[in-house]
Amino acid sequence: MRFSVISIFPEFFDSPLSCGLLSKAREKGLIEFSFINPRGHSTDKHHNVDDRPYGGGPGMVMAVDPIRRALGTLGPKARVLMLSPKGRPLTQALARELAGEEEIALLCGRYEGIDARLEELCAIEPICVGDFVLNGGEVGALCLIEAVGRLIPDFMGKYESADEESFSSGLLEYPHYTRPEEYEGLKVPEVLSSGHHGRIMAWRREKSLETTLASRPDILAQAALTDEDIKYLKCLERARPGRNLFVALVHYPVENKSGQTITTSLTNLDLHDIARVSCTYGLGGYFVCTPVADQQDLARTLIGHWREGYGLKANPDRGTALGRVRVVGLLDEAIAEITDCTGVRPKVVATSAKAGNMTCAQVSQMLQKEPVLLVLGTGHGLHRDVLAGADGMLRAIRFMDRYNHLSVRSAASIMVDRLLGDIG
Ligand SMILES: C[S@@+](CC[C@H](N)C(=O)[O-])C[C@H]1O[C@@H](n2cnc3c(N)ncnc32)[C@H](O)[C@@H]1O
Repeated sequence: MRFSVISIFPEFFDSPLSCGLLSKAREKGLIEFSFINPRGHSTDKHHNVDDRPYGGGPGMVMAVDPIRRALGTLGPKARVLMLSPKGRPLTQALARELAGEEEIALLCGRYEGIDARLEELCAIEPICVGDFVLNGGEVGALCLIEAVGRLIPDFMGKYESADEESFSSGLLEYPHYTRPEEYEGLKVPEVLSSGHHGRIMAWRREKSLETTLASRPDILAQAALTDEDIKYLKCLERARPGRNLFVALVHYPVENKSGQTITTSLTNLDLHDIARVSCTYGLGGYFVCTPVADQQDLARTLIGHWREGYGLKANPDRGTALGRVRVVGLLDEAIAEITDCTGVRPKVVATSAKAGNMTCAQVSQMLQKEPVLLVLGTGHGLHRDVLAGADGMLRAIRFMDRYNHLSVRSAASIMVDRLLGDIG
């Protein structure tokens, strides 16, 4: 494989490519490198490659022409990648894909980046090495060279393999140990000295699952898992931020179509479905808020049927879910109950189909450390006073579309799933 690096700092690569496995791969002829400096292709008498940005602002921009000329020197089969924060994320799967190429050209930007017209004129794929900004593409290019290079056959010694490493199977790798067998009172797990290949494999898989659950639950949710894996995961202790999440369904005060303050009637469907969501996602609780005595009685009768009456015999699971429902008069009572049981006043996050700017990621972050009460409205939505009194308002589901009129129980399910997913 050949890597052709287009950079105004080719010397950046001297040391990293002259040590370790990359240097050996070079010596063995597995990987070749060539460097093209756009300065050498600048027609400017000072070999300048940058200029001030149109529209003003700080920094300089790399000019299109020297880079286009530099790209013109590449072989016909070169796949041209440009290191850029806006690019496709560099993942193990992408590294595997690239390992099959004959020639990869890596275009390294500097300053504020490269004149945007380059991408209109040349076939270039932007690649990003992480959600942060570097001074230039060189460090990113080195990440890519190493991630791709080590997947080339014979790059690694016969005792090393990329197959079991982190991300290869969609999981993080298990922990490693070497001599001494005991250090500062810490012993190497006994199974690793057992010589029992099957037990070692099983232990490693379990540790891999544990590490991934603890450190990267996001990738665990996407990983291919066997029935055995799922059985093991079910037994593991895990942080349950869902316990910090409470839901309130408000029947008063809400607004009608004309913006008047009204009270709505509760529905059996909302009662059941949101209770089932609360139970499935392990929420702290579900409050139904109605100050109307008849409505409170009705809610308690419905709940009683499933908790104690005939419903309990017919479907005990439903009783478990409905056991989560607390009937209160006003939202403030729900807030007071949560404060009492958690010792902390919950952050109140209102919801609306029309407005809201708080992201699910922000609320998920809050759930890691404090209780949050997600407030859902009925009728034509929560009363303006409830919205004004909230600590924040969650961004509407499908906020970019014209039609987003969901039932409140559908909205509750979608929001809770976005906040907690399968692992939270
Ligand atoms: C200072 S950065 C320019 C950042 C650019 N103004 C922006 O905000 O997106 C200069 C160059 O570093 C490289 N670079 C910076 N961060 C990167 C990242 N996360 N992934 C890949 N390349 C990156 C790109 O080649 C970029 O053109």
